[in-house]
Amino acid sequence: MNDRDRQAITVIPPTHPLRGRVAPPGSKSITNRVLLLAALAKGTSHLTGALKSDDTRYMAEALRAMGVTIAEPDETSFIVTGDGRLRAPAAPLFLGNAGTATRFLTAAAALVDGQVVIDGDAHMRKRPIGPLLTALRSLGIDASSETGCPPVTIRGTGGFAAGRVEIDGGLSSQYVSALLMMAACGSGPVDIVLAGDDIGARGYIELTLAAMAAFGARVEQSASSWRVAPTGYRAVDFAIEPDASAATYLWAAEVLTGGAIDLGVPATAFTQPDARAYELIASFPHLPAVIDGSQMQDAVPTLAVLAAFNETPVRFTGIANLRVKECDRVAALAVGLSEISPGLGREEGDDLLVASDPSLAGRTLPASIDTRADHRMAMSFALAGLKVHGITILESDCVAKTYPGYWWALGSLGVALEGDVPEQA
Ligand SMILES: O=C(O)C1=C[C@@H](OP(=O)(O)O)[C@@H](O)[C@H](O)C1
Ligand SMILES: C=C(OP(=O)(O)O)C(=O)O
Repeated sequence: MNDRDRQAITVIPPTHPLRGRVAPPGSKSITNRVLLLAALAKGTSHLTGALKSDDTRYMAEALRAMGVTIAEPDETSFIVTGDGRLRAPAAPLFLGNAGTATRFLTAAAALVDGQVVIDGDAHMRKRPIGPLLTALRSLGIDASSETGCPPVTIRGTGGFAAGRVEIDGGLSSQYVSALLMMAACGSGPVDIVLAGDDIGARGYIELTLAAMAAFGARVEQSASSWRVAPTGYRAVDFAIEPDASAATYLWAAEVLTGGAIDLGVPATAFTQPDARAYELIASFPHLPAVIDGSQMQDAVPTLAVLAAFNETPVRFTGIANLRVKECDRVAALAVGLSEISPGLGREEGDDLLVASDPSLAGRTLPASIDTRADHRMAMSFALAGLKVHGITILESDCVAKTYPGYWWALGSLGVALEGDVPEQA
């Protein structure tokens, strides 16, 4: 069996609208921010509502390897005890394909007195980190990588001088978030200044600033720079909101089947960028002709699969950096959609054009979706399986990156799944 054909799940279109209650897991973005901030604080922080998935496990394991005590009293909590310092780990930190953990820890490693090597899986080894390393070097930190991607080596001296750092966040806003979070642990104020293209999703910077403020940081913000005071962090108790990107699959499943799924939280309660997708999803089958995905990037795969069943075609713009996520999502979406029906998805430059064909619903169109081990490909193409017979998701276990319970969530709503469906824990 070809590796990508493993763990195949075929989704059987339900004959009824999906109804029921499914709570999405905790936010990946917030969990990995507050795990790091709690680890950098002196004292014990209780984090509740957390996501437990591959990405957050890699973060927690890496922090443990740097001397932080992290207890896990239940399925959604972490108790983090730090002494305000991170120590050099005995071995390289392996972070899978967790972009947040990799970028945030690369900057935080500059606070360590000693060497930290940060590595990831084959996918992560293709995801650029050069701009962050250049920014760290400008602060006098020895940070290098042979390829501009992980593995990276940081040789810290336990701190860094105050100063001004320019960062190009065009490829990833995570570089800016990473610098912001480590900057509060310097010996003086740090000015972080945006260089080059604007950041894709500004909302992730807001998320970072909100988490930092909760842990006692002080940041002055202007249009394209931030001044971070050297406050360090204080331990706090923090309740993590549910994951907005995970919520998009449930919102889409609801409108695709004309059902009613109670997420236990209103769309307006989310502070994460992908919650902006709610209004668009609610407008189905009248999605607009052009969707700028730049401020809700992780929701684009959900919206693109939804667009296939829209009444009119949809062009997705502002999504160039989807090419450097877990896979090249612009290409993967175009190929996957066209696997269902030739020409359904097409690339034009960095835009994605979805042809849209409501008459696809109810037809049998056997398609094996190559997820490229990308959780968002698996979760979004499963939505096509709610409407079309014959949709098979390959490497379906990749959902463990951010939503390990995804297949059970669909099952609990009455969706029949065939193939390598994991047993519920
Ligand atoms: O800061 C964050 O938590 C994230 C930022 C976004 O990535 P980029 O900043 O790389 O676009 C997003 O795609 C990712 O899933 C989470
Ligand atoms: C891009 C994503 O993740 P990350 O960058 O955190 O690996 C994602 O979850 O869609």
